[in-house]
Amino acid sequence: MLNKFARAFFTRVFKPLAAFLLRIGVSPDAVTLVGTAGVMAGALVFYPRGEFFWGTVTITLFIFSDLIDGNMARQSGRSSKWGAFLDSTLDRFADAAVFGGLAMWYAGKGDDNLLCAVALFCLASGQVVSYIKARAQSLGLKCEVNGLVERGERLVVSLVLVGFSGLHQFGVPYIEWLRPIGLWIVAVGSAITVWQRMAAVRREAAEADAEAAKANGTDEGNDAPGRVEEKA
Ligand SMILES: CCCCCCCC/C=C\CCCCCCCC(=O)OC[C@H](COP(=O)(O)O[C@@H]1[C@H](O)[C@H](OP(=O)(O)O)[C@@H](O)[C@H](O)[C@H]1O)OC(=O)CCCCCCC/C=C\CCCCCCCC
Ligand SMILES: Nc1ccn([C@@H]2O[C@H](COP(=O)(O)O)[C@@H](O)[C@H]2O)c(=O)n1
Ligand SMILES: [Mg+2]
Ligand SMILES: [Mg+2]
Repeated sequence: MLNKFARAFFTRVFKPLAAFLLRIGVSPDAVTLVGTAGVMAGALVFYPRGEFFWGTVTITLFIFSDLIDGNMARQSGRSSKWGAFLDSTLDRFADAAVFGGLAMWYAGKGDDNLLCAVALFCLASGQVVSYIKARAQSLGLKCEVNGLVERGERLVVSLVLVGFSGLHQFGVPYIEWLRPIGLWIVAVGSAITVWQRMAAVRREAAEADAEAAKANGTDEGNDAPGRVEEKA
């Protein structure tokens, strides 16, 4: 949903910065790489030590590079398959670092096995949400349902709630409760999204198999000779 509604806004906001970076000779790939490194450093240096405010500030400074790189590629007419692949692949590293950093806190000084497991579930389910779409598309399906919690939602919910929970370090009382609330929201939302995307792909796969069977004049479905399948 955020991807649909916020993207146009951020495209306008970041257009001048993207144009400036292109003018001084920075490439979209460099922005993708530096942005990911910054997000990972922010998450893995600060979160395991319980510095949630400064960790989130650092991550937030770098995370917008993910909207700037594509903006630069489109403005310069240099959108490429490699760029799309690099962008999506590095997104997975950045997401893993955010939830991995939180899991490391709970496995260490935060000392909470349940929340460590919830953070690991957020990490894994977020990767699965993205994998479902990528795998469906590699099979020629569309995975037309994006679901409840896409990457934008995962990041906004976790960064806002984890970031504000960090104000506890500066004496704000009770606010540390926002962090587990954020993790539980992302965990439940991601589980629902996995289910929504799998159901959509199941439906699309059944339709595609039925069409292939019809085209081959057989109703053997999955075993129809004309079935296009890619071995994983
Ligand atoms: C005291 C400060 C208070 C500040 C409060 C701020 C509140 C801000 C509230 C809202 C900000 C809204 C920002 C919304 C931006 C969302 C834009 C968006 O949706 O971008 C989507 C984009 C998706 O990336 P890609 O298309 O490049 O990637 C694809 C995606 O990953 C797919 O994944 P899937 O959806 O399938 O899981 C993959 O399938 C595909 O492979 C891949 O290509 O996401 C981004 O570009 C990431 C940018 C997200 C921006 C996060 C903004 C963080 C906002 C707030 C942080 C607030 C911090 C508060 C600090 C508080 C400290 C006290
Ligand atoms: N290094 C890059 C990064 C991105 N692209 C292109 O932008 C698309 C992603 O746009 P975002 O606004 O989500 O960043 C991606 O699919 C590529 O077409 C690129 O070429 N090089
Ligand atoms: Mg990007
Ligand atoms: Mg991206």
